[in-house]
Amino acid sequence: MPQLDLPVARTEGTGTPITLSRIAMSFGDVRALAGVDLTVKAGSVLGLLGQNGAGKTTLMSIAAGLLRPDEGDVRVDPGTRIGLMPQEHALYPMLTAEENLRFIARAVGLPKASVDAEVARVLGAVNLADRKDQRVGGFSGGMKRRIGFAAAILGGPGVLLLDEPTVGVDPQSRLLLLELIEQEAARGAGVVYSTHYMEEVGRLARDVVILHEGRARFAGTLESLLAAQGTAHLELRLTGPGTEALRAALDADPRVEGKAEAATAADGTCVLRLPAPDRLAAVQVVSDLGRTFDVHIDDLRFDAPSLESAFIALTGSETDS
Ligand SMILES: Nc1ncnc2c1ncn2[C@@H]1O[C@H](COP(=O)(O)OP(=O)(O)OP(=O)(O)O)[C@@H](O)[C@H]1O
Repeated sequence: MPQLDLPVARTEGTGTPITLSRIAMSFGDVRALAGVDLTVKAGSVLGLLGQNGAGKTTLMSIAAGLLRPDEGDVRVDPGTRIGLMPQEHALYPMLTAEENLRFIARAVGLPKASVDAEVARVLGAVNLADRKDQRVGGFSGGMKRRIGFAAAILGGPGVLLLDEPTVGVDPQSRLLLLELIEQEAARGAGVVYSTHYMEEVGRLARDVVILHEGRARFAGTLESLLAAQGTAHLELRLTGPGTEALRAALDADPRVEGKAEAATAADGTCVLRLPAPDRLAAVQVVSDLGRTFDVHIDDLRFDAPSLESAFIALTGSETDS
């Protein structure tokens, strides 16, 4: 990969290249944001989640300087460049991939001398070097997303704002984009990643902000969000006369934290649910005690707190209106 002399590759200041405080924004009668804080940390990914209409794009647009908020402050470390990948393709369909990128490179102020090498670098990164002379209007949706991402990382911005970058892309392109986002964070960029795909946030993000109706319902680490949802459980479906004795033994066993709950499934089998903060330890206890009693384990599954369950707990199970 060519070494480039780029204007700003990472923030040199506080480690928080951009901070938004108490942001409020309305469009006519619609209150899109009602006092939201957002702190972007250098070298890590912040997952921005929310139902349709929660205010994510509005917040991204304010962070990118495209919209001026009605209230609140946006503080950007001096010298920090911001790369934005908007939800809608901001590309010229009649221009080739390379022409689009060259145009954007100049528009964002990359030094003339570095444009050729930088455009070649980002085209290679998104695996489209061999398509550089084709018009973007003829690209597939996934290729347009990859070019959009290439445009956002031109010049190695200190902050990277990605608004649903993997919508409509195939699994190969999705994996490539996720790897590239990890690389961007690893080189020091502060990344804001807006998406409806929880597993992507689970993979990438250290911090999470969940917006709901223009307010942050949660802001903190992904770890603390999951921890607040309670512990994982092990569910066992059991048959055999020793089921009740096994439950009593599990309750009495010091290795089990808390009580095992018993319920009867529709088919009459017993379902035992026991706290399992350590999965392996829980399986070990069940395996030890299961040998002692006349029971058969028909099925076994873990029920762990997930980002999706946390999201629904915080934003409700209703679809947006
Ligand atoms: N230019 C605009 N004019 C009028 N209303 C707007 C405008 N932009 C956003 N809104 C409204 O502001 C609210 C927040 O919209 P926003 O696009 O920020 O949500 P979002 O979380 O990005 O949604 P999605 O997940 O669907 O992209 C919505 O009610 C939306 O209709």
